[in-house]
Amino acid sequence: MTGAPAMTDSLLAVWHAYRLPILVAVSIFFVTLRVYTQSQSRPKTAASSSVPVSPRGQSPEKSQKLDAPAEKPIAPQNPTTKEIFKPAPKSVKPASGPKRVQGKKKPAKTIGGRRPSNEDNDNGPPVSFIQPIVFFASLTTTTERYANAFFPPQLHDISYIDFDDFFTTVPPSSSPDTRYVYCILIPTYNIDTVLSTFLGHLDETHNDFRIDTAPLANLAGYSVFGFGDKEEWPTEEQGFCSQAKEVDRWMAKLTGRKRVYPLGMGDVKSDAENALKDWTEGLLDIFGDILEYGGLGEGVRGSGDAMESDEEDVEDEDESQSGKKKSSTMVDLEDIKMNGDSAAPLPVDFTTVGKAVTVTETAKEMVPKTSPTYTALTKQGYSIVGSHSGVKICRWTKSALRGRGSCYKYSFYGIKSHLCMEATPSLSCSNKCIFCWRHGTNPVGTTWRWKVDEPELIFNGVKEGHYKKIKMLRGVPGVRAERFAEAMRIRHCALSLVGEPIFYPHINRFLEMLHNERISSFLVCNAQHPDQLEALYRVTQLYVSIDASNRESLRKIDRPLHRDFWERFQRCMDILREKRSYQRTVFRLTLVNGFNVDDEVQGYANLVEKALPGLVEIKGVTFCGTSTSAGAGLTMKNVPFYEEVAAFCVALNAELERRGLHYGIAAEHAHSCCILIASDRFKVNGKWHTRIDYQRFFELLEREKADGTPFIPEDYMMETEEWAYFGKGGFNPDDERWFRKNAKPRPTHLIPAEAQAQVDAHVQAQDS
Ligand SMILES: Cc1cc2nc3c(=O)[nH]c(=O)nc-3n(C[C@H](O)[C@H](O)[C@H](O)COP(=O)(O)O)c2cc1C
Ligand code: SF4
Repeated sequence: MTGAPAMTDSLLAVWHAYRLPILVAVSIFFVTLRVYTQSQSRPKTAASSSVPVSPRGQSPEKSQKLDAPAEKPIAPQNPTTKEIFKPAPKSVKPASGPKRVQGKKKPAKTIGGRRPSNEDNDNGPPVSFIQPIVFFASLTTTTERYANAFFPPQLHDISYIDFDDFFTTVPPSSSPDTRYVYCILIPTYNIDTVLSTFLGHLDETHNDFRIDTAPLANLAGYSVFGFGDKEEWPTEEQGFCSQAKEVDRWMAKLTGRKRVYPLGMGDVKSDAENALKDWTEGLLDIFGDILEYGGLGEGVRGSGDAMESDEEDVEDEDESQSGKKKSSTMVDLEDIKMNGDSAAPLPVDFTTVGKAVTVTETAKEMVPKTSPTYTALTKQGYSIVGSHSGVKICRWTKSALRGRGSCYKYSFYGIKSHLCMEATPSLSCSNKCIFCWRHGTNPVGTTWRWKVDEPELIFNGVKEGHYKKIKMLRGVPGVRAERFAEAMRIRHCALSLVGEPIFYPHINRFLEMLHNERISSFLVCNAQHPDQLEALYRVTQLYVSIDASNRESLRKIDRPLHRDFWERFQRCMDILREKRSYQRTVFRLTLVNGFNVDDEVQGYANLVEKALPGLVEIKGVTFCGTSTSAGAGLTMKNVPFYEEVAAFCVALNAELERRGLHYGIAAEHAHSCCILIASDRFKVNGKWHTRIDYQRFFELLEREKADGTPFIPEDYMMETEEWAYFGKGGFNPDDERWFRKNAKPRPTHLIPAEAQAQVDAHVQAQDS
């Protein structure tokens, strides 16, 4: 290779090795230029900086350079440019004197039920400029090399700074509206080094009674990145990056929980560069948010304590919706473009069996902003999108972000909870299930009589709401940087939050939008809308809630609004049977002791025989303690023990076997009291294949769209992990099992011995 090609190759190599720092440098240059030109016309001039410089290696020229625009604050410029850099402030050391330290802990997590904004920030004036300060420590130069490659020249070496200048108090900022973000890069050493001294200082500062416990609360925030060696210290329990974790913990205390971005960790022998790159990019992205909101990640209201919410339902009529006039005109179903591009929203009655639908002329909003429903839902952590859709972060998403495990859908189908969005395009439902843990304000109705939002609005709105909430979790202790970065690309959508997704007239267009972005779809419906079920396009997995096995218990449990609820239910069974040839279909059973368990095995087996679902998920009800459930007489006694759920599955499975139906107990997730019975369609060479190959699903879907080649569920199944098999618990060994503090175990002596014996016998037979 000679001349030009060789040169191109080396240039390419340089580009690949250094593209991030180059990009950062170039953007700094352009933004600085832009600000400089703007500052010419701006009356305001930057005050001088007070950031004490690192004394390390300060030649006269160097210290001169440090006074020059190196570390530049970032400020919002216009709605599209989130950050700009303003000319660097001059360095002034804080006046020496007796140690007098002040700082305020951040107050309430939310203000008036909303996220704090710039105006709410009582740690000083609103943030207009962010100035990152980068610290590092390095004994054998690895961290230093990375720091130099990734960040602007002015870095602070922890070995050379006076800790009091930065870590006992925050250096005064250059102007009242400039705030610092500390970015700390450190290795870990299990021997005595400057890092031990540094950690000792943080500990002392926090525990010094003369100093506020959060003396660094005036920072806009901080984030830590650790370097470690996984070859020698393979896991965090064995010490991988343990000192970075400690620094992160102390900084959380000293700043009053102002972690702007999750702790990043990189293995110097493998992924350090990529991990640091992701962390840096994430950090830059988040600066814009700090400027916009002033507040930092402190968790999402309502996201932490909720039970797994994908089985929620709605209850009680929203007052504002009741008693509406129904002036209407009748139109043919064909005229309603379920998949067309109808320009105006059509308020229609989609729930009446038959071909006729109702169009109202003056439809109102289902959940107006001023309604009690809106207030109640947002209080519970929902983001309301448009006038009838919602999105919420489930507790498993948060758990997965912290490496503490995903929901049962990971064990059964390979869904990672931090990549999953839980949403619904219809907050309204036509049942009032007794175990629904909504608090009595959700809209219900047998007909869609509200204004219909366009699917584009809903799709963009739920994504935006989801990402916003994920971003707010960045400061939650234990959130892992790499999972946080992954979570910024939604891969799955569980259309099961609350309400009835197929109630939404444009559900098919909405599904298409999900699939076009390669977001898989799990859609749960309540077997009350056969017409819509029939018209539904392909989804990745289609669920029907089977809350009881006969008319009487279904009436008691679901309290359906349709008078012909049982007929509707039966019709849905027939439709499901037809769909099973090309669609993954699932029965979802929620067991409630005293309501739908005793003597119902035969009834459920009848339903399975009728609809032949590919999969049957069986779950114990979660006690929600709402007035509705109490009113229906539900107590903890109605919540089955896991062993009881397992015994029920064993019995149902035996009954299916007796009838010559080919099913087996495939998997379990004991943690959420959930078991999966699967059809032998999902068994290959004696191994269960209940997982989904999502990549394959989208390839097949795209091919089908292009040339009409059909496909079946077996075409995109994947092998189930052995740890998920029934009897193995179903907890991913790569995650850290986390038990809630103060969680009282239920007294095990109450577990029926018979149930336990049945399960043990089944597991033994399966293993042998
Ligand atoms: C004596 C010694 C102790 C170490 N202890 C740990 C440790 O406990 N955990 C860890 O993840 N890495 C440990 N490491 C690995 C270093 O953190 C890693 O090599 C790092 O890149 C060093 O960064 P530096 O070159 O910037 O000092 C240790 C390395 C040495 C030499
Ligand atoms: S499927 Fe998604 S939304 Fe449902 S519990 Fe699991 S992670 Fe949460």
